[in-house]
Amino acid sequence: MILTVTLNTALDITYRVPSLAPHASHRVTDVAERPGGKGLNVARVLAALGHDTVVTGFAGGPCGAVLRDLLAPLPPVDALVPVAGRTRRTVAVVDAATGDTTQLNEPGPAITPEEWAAFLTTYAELLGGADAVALCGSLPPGIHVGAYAELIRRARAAGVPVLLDTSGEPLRRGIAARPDLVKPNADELARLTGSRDPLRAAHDARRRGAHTVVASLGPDGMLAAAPEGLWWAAPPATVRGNPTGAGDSAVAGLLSGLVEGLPWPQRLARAVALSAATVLAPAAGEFDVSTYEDLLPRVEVTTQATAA
Ligand SMILES: O=P(O)(O)OC[C@@]1(O)O[C@H](CO)[C@@H](O)[C@@H]1O
Repeated sequence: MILTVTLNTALDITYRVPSLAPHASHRVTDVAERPGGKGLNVARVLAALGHDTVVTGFAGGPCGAVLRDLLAPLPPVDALVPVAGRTRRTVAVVDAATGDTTQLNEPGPAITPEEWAAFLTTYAELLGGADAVALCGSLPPGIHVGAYAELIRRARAAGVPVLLDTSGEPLRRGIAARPDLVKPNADELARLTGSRDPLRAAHDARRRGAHTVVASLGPDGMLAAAPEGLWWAAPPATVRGNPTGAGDSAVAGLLSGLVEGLPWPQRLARAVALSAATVLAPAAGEFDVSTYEDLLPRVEVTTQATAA
């Protein structure tokens, strides 16, 4: 079983408007609602790849109830911890004229020390049956900034490989707790290390404690810096669409590859193909299996000469 943790789950709302303009009023032509937050997207993609998945984190209030209702018929098993606060909404506005997406993320509910303690109990129980765990997304108010570092230490103590996908200070502290894998995007990596050169920044992130770093570089694909070597994987062509959730699909590709023991070039190719297929799908965290299968053999993976 693969466990994903989303401390700040969200009811993801996608609006489509003919053309988005500041200061204007807009008629929304399509509305989609999905159970979201990064770890939930990761779990849905993992399930589509045939892996047993369990999702945990927090859910509460009216949006939390809708989220759990939407999650109920889907394969990921719901092990979310109830909270008194209200699960947030995130809104992605897709401009039909340009295809661009504007994202608005609410902060999320305040979590109490008692709710955090209840979560830690659930997490310890779930780790007992997990082959790998992914820690995904922002922290809700009330959760201490070193929370991911704490969860990484617990996963390592339980012998469960752990992947971290977050940003800012939680990423910086999390890396120092020595996760097996981190998957920052170019901006997150630059903020962490001060370097916009992905290769240099990935080496720096490894020196800070990450065993392996996979940087997602948008249209330039992905770079993996691992103890075994360095690889670069590029999509067959630039894909245009809704990038929301593309990074989560990449995480699912990397985690499934880890659990299946795939060699790094295949893991990266899977992550890049899933990510591109997600950009091409209209809603976050969704992909068309035949688009993915078509892209996969066309991802180009090159080995870089220098070992990481
Ligand atoms: O605020 P966070 O936790 O960083 O990101 C939340 C979020 O924007 O990320 C996903 C796409 O990756 C969406 O499903 C979700 O709403």
